[in-house]
Amino acid sequence: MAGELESLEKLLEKHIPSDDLKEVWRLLYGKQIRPLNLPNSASQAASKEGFDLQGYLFEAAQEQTRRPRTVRVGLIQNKIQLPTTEPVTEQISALHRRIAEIVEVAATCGVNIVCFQEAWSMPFAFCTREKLPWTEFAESAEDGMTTKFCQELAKKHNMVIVSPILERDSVHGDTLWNTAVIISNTGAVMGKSRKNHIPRVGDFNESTYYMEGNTGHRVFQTAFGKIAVNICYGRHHPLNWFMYSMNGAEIIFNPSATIGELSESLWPIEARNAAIANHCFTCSINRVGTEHFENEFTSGDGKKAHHDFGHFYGSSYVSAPDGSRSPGLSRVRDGLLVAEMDLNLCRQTSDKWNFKMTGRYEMYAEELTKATQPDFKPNIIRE
Ligand SMILES: NC(=O)NCCC(=O)O
Repeated sequence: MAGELESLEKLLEKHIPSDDLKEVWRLLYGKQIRPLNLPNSASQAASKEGFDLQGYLFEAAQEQTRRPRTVRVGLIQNKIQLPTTEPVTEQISALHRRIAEIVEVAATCGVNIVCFQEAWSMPFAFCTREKLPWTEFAESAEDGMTTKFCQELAKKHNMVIVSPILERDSVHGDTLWNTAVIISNTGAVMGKSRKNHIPRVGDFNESTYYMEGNTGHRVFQTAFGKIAVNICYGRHHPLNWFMYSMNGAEIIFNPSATIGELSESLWPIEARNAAIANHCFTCSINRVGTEHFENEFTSGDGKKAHHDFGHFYGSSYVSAPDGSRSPGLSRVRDGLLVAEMDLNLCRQTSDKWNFKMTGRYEMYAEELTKATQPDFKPNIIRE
């Protein structure tokens, strides 16, 4: 969209004197992380193919009894490639081609685990409340065309792929779910993790399409670390992050689709807070661009009907357990963020701050159990 800001980081770099900038980064983004040296060929490919490429290094202290547990993670944000009026399979294939290009560059950068944005194989059409043609984008998590495509990529690049799609579950009455498919670096489908919380805010009319997930808080032991997926709106629920972490997640991905007006001021806070509170890494990925739909839709707010959702502001970033974070990718362009992280930082931070050790889980569990009963009485003491 014309006039959209490229990124907060570019704005600060433009206006803050370079002497002060270091201090500004320290206060805003925590302990300084170093840029990651990426191959020239990757930078050249990114500029030729028109996407933002950034790389950062999250280091941990050396230990005597454990080797560094280094993993390279790639976060990919992208626009839809064809107008939403084009045939469904052509739109999907165009997105596959774009992702294949970006994953190729991720492979050159040595990425071990890559995650795409929420419902990456389709436009974010849930705002329209129309069923056709949008439900036709739904695919089997096990053997749909998008999963098969990702299996090929995973095998080719020896890369774990987190592929969030709209799932068609033909075993259970053709039910739709919002699902992340986890594909091992061998190319095998390891399993799937469904979105637990469905938004009922603004034009995010997702409850019209699919149900609250029933896969709980699964963690996948991949060849490169223990990962989990907290899809989009789940990031507003601290207990949702917490439960993935309780099951041992070292990296929690948050593939999202969210727009400026609604959530941009929350975006830098929630996933970063989750990384701090749960002694783990979090990876936030947002869709980018403005998507137009042929038929106007209203937002139930008395305002005029419109053809688009608003601007998806990208700004994908990584947060570390020690509170440091990477800059965000572009607000307006496709992008690949490569983060090298030493997973030893999770336990090192836990040993320092002890949030897991000092959490009063039995007390919370007992009180939460009571709070969810119909006869619950809030524990308020009055004079
Ligand atoms: N896709 C989705 O859950 N979006 C909800 C809006 C938000 O959480 O910012």
